Amino acid sequence: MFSSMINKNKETRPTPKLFNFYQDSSLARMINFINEAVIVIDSSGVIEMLNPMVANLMGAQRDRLLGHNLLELVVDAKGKSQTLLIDCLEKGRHYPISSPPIELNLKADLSPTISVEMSISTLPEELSSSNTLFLCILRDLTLHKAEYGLLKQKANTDYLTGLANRHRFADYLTKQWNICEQDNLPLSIIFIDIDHFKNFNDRYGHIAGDRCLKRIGETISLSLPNRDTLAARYGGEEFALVLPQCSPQTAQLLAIRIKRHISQLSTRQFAVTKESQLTVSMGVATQMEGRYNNTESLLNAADTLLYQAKSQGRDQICFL
Ligand SMILES: Nc1nc2c(ncn2[C@@H]2O[C@H](COP(=O)(O)OP(=O)(O)OP(=O)(O)O)[C@@H](O)[C@H]2O)c(=O)[nH]1
Repeated sequence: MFSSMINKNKETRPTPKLFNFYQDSSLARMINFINEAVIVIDSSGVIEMLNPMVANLMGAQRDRLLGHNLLELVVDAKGKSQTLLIDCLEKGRHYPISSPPIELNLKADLSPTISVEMSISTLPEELSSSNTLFLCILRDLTLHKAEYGLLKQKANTDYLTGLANRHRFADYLTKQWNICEQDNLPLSIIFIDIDHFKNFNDRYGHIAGDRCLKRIGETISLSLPNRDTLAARYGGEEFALVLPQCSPQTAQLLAIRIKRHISQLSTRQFAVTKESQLTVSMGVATQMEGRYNNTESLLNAADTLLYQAKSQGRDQICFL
């Protein structure tokens, strides 16, 4: 009878489970409840623990990430991010750290690359194992970056024509001015203003006027010689071009070409009679051999030439 009881006890008694720091410690249990993506790494970057939020974020299974080195998941061909992370962990070997957020691109297996912001803090000794451990909190920046890109694009673009707006024009001109000054290269500006556009609006209405501005913007865009040239809507019915490394002769030839294309567009799409044909006036100025002191005087010169073209009867190009 006793022997059967002993046997019975033997059968039902569970085998004692060994304490596993990486699964059973209060730290391991706690990170599973934190509503942030949390990774625990050792001082060489090996992932010792991670919570389900990380697996979700990375689009990879938790078990496949455990034991991986975080550095191998970092995507940066130049290696800057990896160096930053290594430096941070190296410091953490000597004294407790709490890093400001580091921006990283991470990729696990076949999942897409994600953009994250990660802060790293040394875990206190009582929460660590025999090694120094670091708690990394990851925040997804993918959506934030996409939204930022979209907002930046909107902030630089003219809504009606899709060309650069005046703000982008000014930034780009300053940048190219500095580059051309440094290398002693010419830089040209073309101003284009539609003649008697008020009459067009009065005659055909503002919606037709908008359509016309759009078509002219497209025509200017399609006439650009290279990717360095920037076309912008400068004002209501005024457009402006920045032409880096462009001599006065090349700028004049381009102005003639754009004028011809706009005239062909007008005949095809807008002109009902010869009198209603849309024309443009243009001013072309070039910075070379230190002719102008700054971007403002270059713009003033192009503007003065444009108004010279207007006052001389419109439908023409003026240049120095
Ligand atoms: N449809 C439309 N019209 C615009 C827009 N922006 C400015 N305009 C019009 O452009 C016209 C500009 O008139 P003005 O400055 O007198 O110039 P203009 O009639 O072109 O005459 P000149 O420039 O002297 O040849 C005005 O009628 C504005 O309403 C726009 O976004 N859409």
